[in-house]
Amino acid sequence: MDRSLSSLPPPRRKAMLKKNMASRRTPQQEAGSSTEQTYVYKVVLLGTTAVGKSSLAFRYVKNDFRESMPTVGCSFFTQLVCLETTTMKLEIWDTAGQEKYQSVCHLYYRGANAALLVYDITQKATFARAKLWLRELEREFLHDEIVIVLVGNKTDLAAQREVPLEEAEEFAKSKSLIFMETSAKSNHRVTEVFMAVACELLKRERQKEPTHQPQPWKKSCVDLQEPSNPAKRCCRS
Ligand SMILES: Nc1nc2c(ncn2[C@@H]2O[C@H](COP(=O)(O)OP(=O)(O)OP(=O)(O)O)[C@@H](O)[C@H]2O)c(=O)[nH]1
Repeated sequence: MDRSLSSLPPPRRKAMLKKNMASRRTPQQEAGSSTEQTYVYKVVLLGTTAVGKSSLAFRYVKNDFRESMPTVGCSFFTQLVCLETTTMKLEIWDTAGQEKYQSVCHLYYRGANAALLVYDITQKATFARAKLWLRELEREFLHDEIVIVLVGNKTDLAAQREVPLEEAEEFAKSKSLIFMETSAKSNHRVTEVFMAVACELLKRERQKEPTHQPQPWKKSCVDLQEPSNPAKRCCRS
């Protein structure tokens, strides 16, 4: 979002933002030449350095885990997800968590449709930082303009846990956030996080349609309790 919009009163700001926030439609859609719908969404990963943002993105897109170097500026991934007749292209922006990049971070989440606020369950300070990220997003976006997921990563290190599951759950509930714990290393619920984002984005998209009819959502959305099997659920780009 243009930072200058922050000073506008909410109704005005909302109108200005509508243009920015609407998911982009593909040429097929613009021309109305296809019954299939394709949407492009910007999904940004935010969080302190070393919480595992790059590892989550890498696990989701490449289904792999590597020891990674700190991100410089921002990395970029894309992933196609198919839900019913809709194809969604997720543009995943993996921001650098190091303090020295914080002053430019707002440039990366500008125009985002979804944000993953990632913390490390073994580092309490990273949870506190995720809460600060939320405050920043609350200042930049109106409530229904962005899907926000609180992600507690590194569940494979549960023995060193510093952030209780219940505390994070409570916080997420109080702020109406989607909440999940993951492990990029052991591939625990990584796909589910991104699928939850995709389902929520599509649900909101459908609600925006003027002729919206209730959809059988349960058929298209994944059961988030099931173990990961990305290949069964979505198209890989
Ligand atoms: N045990 C464990 N280690 C992880 C997990 N995810 C990431 N790591 C490790 O944590 C370290 C940091 O991971 P990154 O993915 O680079 O973290 P980041 O948040 O992208 O860091 P910045 O780029 O500096 O913002 C690396 O050594 C990873 O291997 C996980 O789920 N479990």
